[in-house]
Amino acid sequence: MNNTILIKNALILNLNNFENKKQSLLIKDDLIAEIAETIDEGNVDKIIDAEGKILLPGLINTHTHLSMTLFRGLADDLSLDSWLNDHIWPMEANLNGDYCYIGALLGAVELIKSGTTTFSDMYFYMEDVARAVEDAGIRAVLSYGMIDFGDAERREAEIEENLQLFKSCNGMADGRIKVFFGPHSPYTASEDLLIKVRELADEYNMGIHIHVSETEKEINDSLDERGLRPFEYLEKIGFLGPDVVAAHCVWLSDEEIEIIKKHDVKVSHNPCSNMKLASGIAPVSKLIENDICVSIGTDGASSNNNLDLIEELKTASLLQKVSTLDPKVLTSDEAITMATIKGAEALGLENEIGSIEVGKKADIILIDTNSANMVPDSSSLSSNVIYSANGSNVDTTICNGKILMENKKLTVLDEQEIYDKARKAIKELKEAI
Ligand SMILES: C[C@H]1O[C@@H](n2cnc3c(N)ncnc32)[C@H](O)[C@@H]1O
Ligand SMILES: [Zn+2]
Repeated sequence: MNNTILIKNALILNLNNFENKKQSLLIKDDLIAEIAETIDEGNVDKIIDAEGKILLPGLINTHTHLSMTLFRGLADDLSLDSWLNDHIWPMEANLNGDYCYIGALLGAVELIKSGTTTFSDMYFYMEDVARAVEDAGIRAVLSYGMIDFGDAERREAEIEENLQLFKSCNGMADGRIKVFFGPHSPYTASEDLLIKVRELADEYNMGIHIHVSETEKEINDSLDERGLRPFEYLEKIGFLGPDVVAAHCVWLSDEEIEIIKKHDVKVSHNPCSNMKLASGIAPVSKLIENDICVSIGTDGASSNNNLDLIEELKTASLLQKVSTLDPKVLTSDEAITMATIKGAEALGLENEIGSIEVGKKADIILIDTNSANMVPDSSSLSSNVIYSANGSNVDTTICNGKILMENKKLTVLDEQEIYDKARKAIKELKEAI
């Protein structure tokens, strides 16, 4: 039994669609089955008329902590160090699986509404996050945030927890969930933990998700402790490889950029979080010039304070322009690739998602250009999406061939119920402090 959806009259944002031709796209079950000027409407189960709408791949957020959506607006205007130590970690001490489930569902509502269909997460109670992903219908790469602070017993338990997550959730939800290792960072995970993770990642063919070189303090502490900058240290212990997604990468020497390139490490750029925590500006245009794979992430909603990837891309683009004083860097076309094919490559999913091609998964969004902030049409589709739009212009979201939002109405999740439960959860968590 095939489930077929025909989307017609769509302006497909393929970077080679210079003429802005309207096209039709046929979805069969979970896959893109056909793309053509016209497709027979006879036998399809559902027709979506995308007149005036831009069609693009579902966006990919390569670094977030979805359950932290509960902590939105909890602690603003702080440095990373104080934000984590004085506010976030004390709140996280009282988390449980139910709180993480509702936080992840709240995040999923926001992702679906703003056009993200895949996210890469690092957090706790990840089996509950997996449940939220399954219920929401989205796609995810999940990792457990391993922190051992050099304690050998804790190291074993943390690794066991992440391996257990792999065994119970990898391939779950019709293959929409993939599991990575999530050593939190080189300052919270010991050398022994990182070395063990490298061995196990090779053995199980799992990717690795880690925070690296986010603040100047991290660099200075690393130099004080080991005489090496973070990427120099990670290279020395044999940790780096093409399966490593490093979030932030703000403070990089030219030698470290060489190291990243040599090992084909994937960079996840998180400009809003880096600006809000005053961490700094990642040298993204230099990384791109060096052919390094740079994708985009929001980080958690608690340091952003939203999960709107279109807003994140605009910020990324403008921030590079102002930091290099060159308006030509990080164009809207480049920005689009960061949230699509580069994101897919970072997660090892480039054969499944990240572009609109026959045979790929039907992860598709439509953006309605008949909106005050998108009229008249820009010189290119990518310009209209990156510079003029924001997440609330997303009109339809489809993941794995299933419609999760149509005409701005969620079809699977009950958003009001989730908002109510999330408000109750954060109230309880604040009372527990
Ligand atoms: C998985 C762990 O990562 C923490 N976390 C969330 N955001 C950041 C960030 N920008 N830098 C470092 N750690 C972070 C979470 O609060 C959790 O403790
Ligand atoms: Zn983070």
